[in-house]
Amino acid sequence: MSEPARRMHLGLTIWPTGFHPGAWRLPGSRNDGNSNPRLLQHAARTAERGRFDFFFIGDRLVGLTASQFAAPNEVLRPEALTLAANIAGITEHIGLITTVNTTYSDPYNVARAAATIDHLSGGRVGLNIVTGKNVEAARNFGRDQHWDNEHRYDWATEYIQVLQLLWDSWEDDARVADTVTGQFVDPDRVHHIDFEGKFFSVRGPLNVERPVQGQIPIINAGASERSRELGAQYSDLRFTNSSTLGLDGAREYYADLKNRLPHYGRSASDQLVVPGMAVYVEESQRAAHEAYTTLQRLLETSPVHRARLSEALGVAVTDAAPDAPLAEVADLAQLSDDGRRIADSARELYGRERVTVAEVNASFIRGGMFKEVVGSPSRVADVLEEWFSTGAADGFMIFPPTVPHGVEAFVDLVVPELQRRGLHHREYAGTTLREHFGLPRPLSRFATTPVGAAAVGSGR
Ligand SMILES: Cc1cc2nc3c(=O)[nH]c(=O)nc-3n(C[C@H](O)[C@H](O)[C@H](O)COP(=O)(O)O)c2cc1C
Repeated sequence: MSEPARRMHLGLTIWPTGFHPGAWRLPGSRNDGNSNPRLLQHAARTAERGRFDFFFIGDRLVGLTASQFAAPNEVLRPEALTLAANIAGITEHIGLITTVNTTYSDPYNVARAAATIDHLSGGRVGLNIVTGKNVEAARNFGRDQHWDNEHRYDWATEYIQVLQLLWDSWEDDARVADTVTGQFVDPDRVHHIDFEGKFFSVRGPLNVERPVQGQIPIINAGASERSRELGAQYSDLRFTNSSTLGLDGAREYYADLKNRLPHYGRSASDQLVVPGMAVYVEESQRAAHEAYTTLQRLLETSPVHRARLSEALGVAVTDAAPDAPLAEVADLAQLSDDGRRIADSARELYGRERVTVAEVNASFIRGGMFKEVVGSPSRVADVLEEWFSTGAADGFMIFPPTVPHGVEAFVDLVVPELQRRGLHHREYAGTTLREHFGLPRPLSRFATTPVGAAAVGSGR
C-alpha cells in the first residue's frame, strides 16, 4: 500500500486590527476588532470554510498604549481562553489554539479552563504555551521583575507536567452513572495526582472530566534554546518565526527542531513545524503589489528605523529623501550581502525594479517578524508549496494583513489553488484537533488497562 500523501497543516490567526499596523485605517476595515465578537467569529468561520486545521488566538498580559503606532494590536487584549470558548460555540470542525502564559498563571485553573473548552468544542482545543516576553507584565502580578529565561522555562516544564497529570486524573469511564445503585462515579477511576515539584504542589483530581481528546495538544512558540527544548519534549506543534530566515535558514531551523525529538523518545513526525507567513493575496499579481504598496504607505517609521536600515544595507541612507529611489542615493555595488537581500526582497514585494528608500525601509521593518508573500493565488501557492515540499515546514500559520478582507482573500483565492494541487484537504477527516494533527487519542496514564497504553506527552 502506498503512503498517504503528506498534507499541509494550515492555521489562521488574526490580529484584530489587522496584521499590518496600518490595516485598520483602510476603508472597509475595522478598528474595534479587539472587542467585536462578530469579527473574530467571522474570521474563524471563514477559516473553517477553508478547512484550516486550526484558528489561533495569541495573547498578551499587558496593554501597551505606547505601541499604538507600531503595533496597534498590542493596545487592547481581551483574554484568549474566553475568546476560544466563544469561538467553540459558533464553529463545528476547526481546531482552536489558545495561548496561555505560564509565567503568570496557575496550572490547576488553566487545566480546568482548557478541559472545559475541550468539552464545549467537542475536542477541538489546543494550548499554546508561552513564557512571556513583556517585562511590564510582572507589575500586573505583584512582581518587581520578569523572571529570567531559565526560571521561566523551569517553571513552564513543571507546569505542563501538572496540566497533563490533571487531564489524566479522571479515567475515561470514571463517571459510571448507575441509575440502579445511585453510584455516580467510580472512585477507583478518579485519581489524586499528588504532584510535588520545585514550584507546584497539586493534589488533584481535576473537577472536570477527562478532556474529549484525552490529552489536549500542546503547542509552543518562542525564540530561545530553552523554548526549542521545551517544544521537543512536549509540543505537538511548534509555531515559529523561522520564515524570516529565508528558505535555507528555515530548513536548518526545521531540521534542528526535528533532530531534538529522539532525545525525548519521539520521532520527527511527532512535532509539526509551522512558520508564520504574512500573505498579501489578490486576484492578480499587480493588484496584490498595489494592495501591499497602499498598506506600506501607512506604516509609521522613525529615524531609528532608518539607522537600522543603513546598518543592514552597509550604506548610509539616514538623510536620503523618502521618495528617492534607492539606486539613486546608494551605490548598489557597495551593499552588504544582507543589503542586497533586503533590496531584492523589496523589489519582489513591491513588484518593480524602482523602489524608494521609504519603501525599502518599510519592507525591511515588516519582514522582521514573519516572511511576507505578495502575489496572485498561484504565486502564493508556489511559495507555500516550495517551503512545504523542501523541508522547511509542515504547514503555515497564515497572517492576513487586513481583516476581514485578508482572511476572505486567502480562503477564496489561495485555498482552492492548494486543494487543486493536492496539498490541502477538501474536507475534515476527523472531528478533534488531535485528529487534524494526525495524533491518536492516548489512554490515561492512570488507566489500569495495560495493553496498548500510550505514553502521555506526545501521545504517540
Ligand atoms: C512565533 C512566535 C509567536 C509568539 N506568540 C506569543 C503570544 O501570542 N503571546 C506571548 O505572550 N508571547 C508570544 N511569543 C513569545 C514567546 O512565546 C516567548 O514567551 C518569548 O519569546 C520569551 O521566550 P523566549 O526567550 O523563548 O523567546 C511568541 C514567540 C514567537 C517566536
